[in-house]
Amino acid sequence: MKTVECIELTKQYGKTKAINNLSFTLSENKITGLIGRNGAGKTTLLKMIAGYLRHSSGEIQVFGVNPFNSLKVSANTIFIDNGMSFSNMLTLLELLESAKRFYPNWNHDLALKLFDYFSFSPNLSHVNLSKGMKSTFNMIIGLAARCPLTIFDEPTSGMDAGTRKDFYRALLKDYIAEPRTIILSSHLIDEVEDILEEVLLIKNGEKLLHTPVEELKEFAIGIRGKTEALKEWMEKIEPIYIQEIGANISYAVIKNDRSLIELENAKAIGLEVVPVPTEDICTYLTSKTKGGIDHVFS
Ligand SMILES: Nc1ncnc2c1ncn2[C@@H]1O[C@H](COP(=O)(O)OP(=O)(O)OP(=O)(O)O)[C@@H](O)[C@H]1O
Repeated sequence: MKTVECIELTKQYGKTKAINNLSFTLSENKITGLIGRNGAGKTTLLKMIAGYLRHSSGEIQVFGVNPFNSLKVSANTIFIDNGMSFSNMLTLLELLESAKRFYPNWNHDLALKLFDYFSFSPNLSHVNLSKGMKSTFNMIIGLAARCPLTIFDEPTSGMDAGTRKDFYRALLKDYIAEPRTIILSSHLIDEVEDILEEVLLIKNGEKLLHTPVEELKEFAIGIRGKTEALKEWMEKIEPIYIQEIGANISYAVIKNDRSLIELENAKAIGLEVVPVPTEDICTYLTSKTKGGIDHVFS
């Protein structure tokens, strides 16, 4: 069953198209990574899915209805970001207690265990937490709520490396125990790729790719070698990224759709065919130019 369906979805702020003609479907009970650079439109898209923002044109359906101001969507969705604020009149423990009333699937045992594991002081209030601790507390709310649609917008911002790892592990374990539709936005795919089932990669509000993670890993290959030989071999191939990396040595990233014979020809003229890490594939695909930051200095 589809949880989210967008057809030619567009969101404009004045003249800026934050989301531009985006079409995709998210099926039930999957973990999807929404990946894009700063300003790609991740938060705007997630807020439309959660029903906080009205779209400008196209169509969006969540649980089969337009999410904007929908009771059905708000009752089944939790949106976690680092802008969440809570009452200062309540302690952290009281906030967990009060969450029980809001979320019908709330797992209080899980909330208390995570609260204890991350060594929160029960009597503190949310406003007194550090940035990373706020993100960690918000994450506990997001997991324990066990909403059918759980949205995390940049959930690990401010968390240290160990806490980030713990968060992703907790997310995966709880998802296995209680499958639901989870959308996780991030700039970085490397730390989330192991838990994602599929990736929606966006740039300037447009869809670049929506694919299972396993296919993204195989999406591109790197070709390295003498600049002249590389240029000649690539004559008819459009690179995703190309850069001179040393004296007369260049490196290109291309779509992984070349025949075995073509790759053998490359090797025969001294070029090396190398795998490209998933993180780099996303970086190159979302880069402003095919030569990256070096372009500015050339
Ligand atoms: N309220 C607003 N008014 C005008 N423009 C906005 C508004 N909110 C976002 N934008 C613009 O929409 C585009 C997408 O912004 P958005 O916050 O959705 O991106 P993002 O991918 O979440 O970015 P980041 O990773 O930096 O948080 C940007 O160009 C941004 O400047």
